[in-house]
Amino acid sequence: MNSQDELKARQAIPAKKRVVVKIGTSSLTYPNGKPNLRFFDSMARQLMDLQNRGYEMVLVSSGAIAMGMPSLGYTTKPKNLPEKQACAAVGQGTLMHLYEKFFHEYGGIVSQILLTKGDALNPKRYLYARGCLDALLALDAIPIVNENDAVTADEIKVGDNDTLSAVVASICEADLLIILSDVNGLYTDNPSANPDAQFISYVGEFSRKYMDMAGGAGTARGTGGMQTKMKAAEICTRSGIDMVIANSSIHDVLFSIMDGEAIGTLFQADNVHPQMKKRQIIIGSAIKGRIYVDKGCRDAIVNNGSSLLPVGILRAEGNFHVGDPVSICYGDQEIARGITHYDAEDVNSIRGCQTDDLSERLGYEKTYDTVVHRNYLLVIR
Ligand SMILES: Nc1ncnc2c1ncn2[C@@H]1O[C@H](COP(=O)(O)OP(=O)(O)O)[C@@H](O)[C@H]1O
Ligand SMILES: N[C@@H](CCC(=O)OP(=O)(O)O)C(=O)O
Repeated sequence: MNSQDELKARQAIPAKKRVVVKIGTSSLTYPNGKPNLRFFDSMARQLMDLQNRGYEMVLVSSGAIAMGMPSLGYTTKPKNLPEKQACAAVGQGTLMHLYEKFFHEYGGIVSQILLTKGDALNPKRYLYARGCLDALLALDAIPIVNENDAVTADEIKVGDNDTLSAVVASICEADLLIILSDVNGLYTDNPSANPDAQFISYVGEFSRKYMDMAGGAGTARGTGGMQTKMKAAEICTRSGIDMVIANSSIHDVLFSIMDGEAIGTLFQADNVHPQMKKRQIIIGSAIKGRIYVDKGCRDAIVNNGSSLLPVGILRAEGNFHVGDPVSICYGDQEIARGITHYDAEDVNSIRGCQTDDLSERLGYEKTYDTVVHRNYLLVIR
């Protein structure tokens, strides 16, 4: 370890709970484009064992385009979009088939989530993605996330899975993101081009200078190289999430990282108040309406960190819809902001209502017991 700060940060890793692991194409495939089955097996074994130990594991996996290429007769990545999409459409199935097979061996359940940029930017879709990830983790299924390459083009794509993994880590409020690649971590310069490049094991405070050290992809199979990994580091550290970049070829690399060993480059998260993670979503969007609550509800939210339940609601104002940011008010005071699970019209029809009566009052099967869940609620006063 290089410093006391690094030692402290590494020692804190075993106590983390929710961990996102990102695997790049360069690790999943051999240079000839065929799948590295030994690596698939090793990942399934490590992820399942960590889940058995009590960690909540999310996998962000690249590889759809590369997996689809051989079946469609490509030896190099096609340049035009529809052909790339066709490879992804074929390869995503192959990828999931392989994961299913290997995870099954270790008693795991896998699930597929395909996202696009819109899912991270649109509060409603963000909410649905978060809800699904939470549900899968609570049910001990491993979410395997990729970009929905088959139906997206550049303008609606995150574009690379390093950034996508940081977005996923932020959506599910992970404690740690591990990016596995074909390189040991961050060097002062691209080590495949500059033999004098120095390895950096710990970044205590992320800044632009690390962006400037990063170069592009090492192989034709990779996307973005170290540049996109630094973009991911920026998103993570600002969102209060630690990040490690490590070499996927190290034996039992995930176990070593989770045991706090000095493997790869560790980017220490900024000291972000937990509420700040929500603040980015909630404060960043324009408020679409107001929900007025009674004193009991106000006290539960402000003093006990409770969710907003229909029973404490007096009325809703404004024309807001599911997923919109709303202001929660007691009298003329704004006490909190949050993302609503119900439209304004529905909130008015269920105000004062007990949880058991919600479906009857709504006239349809209730989607949530809460109008604003505490995970999406930021207390202001
Ligand atoms: N400063 C740097 N430090 C480490 N690797 C770098 C740096 N700049 C560029 N790279 C390149 O980034 C590559 C890893 O990214 P990439 O090829 O996209 O792989 P993956 O498919 O795992 O995401 C390394 O193999 C290396 O060639
Ligand atoms: N979504 C694409 C991968 C994009 C990407 O960032 O690739 P990589 O640099 O290998 O992590 C796919 O599944 O082929």
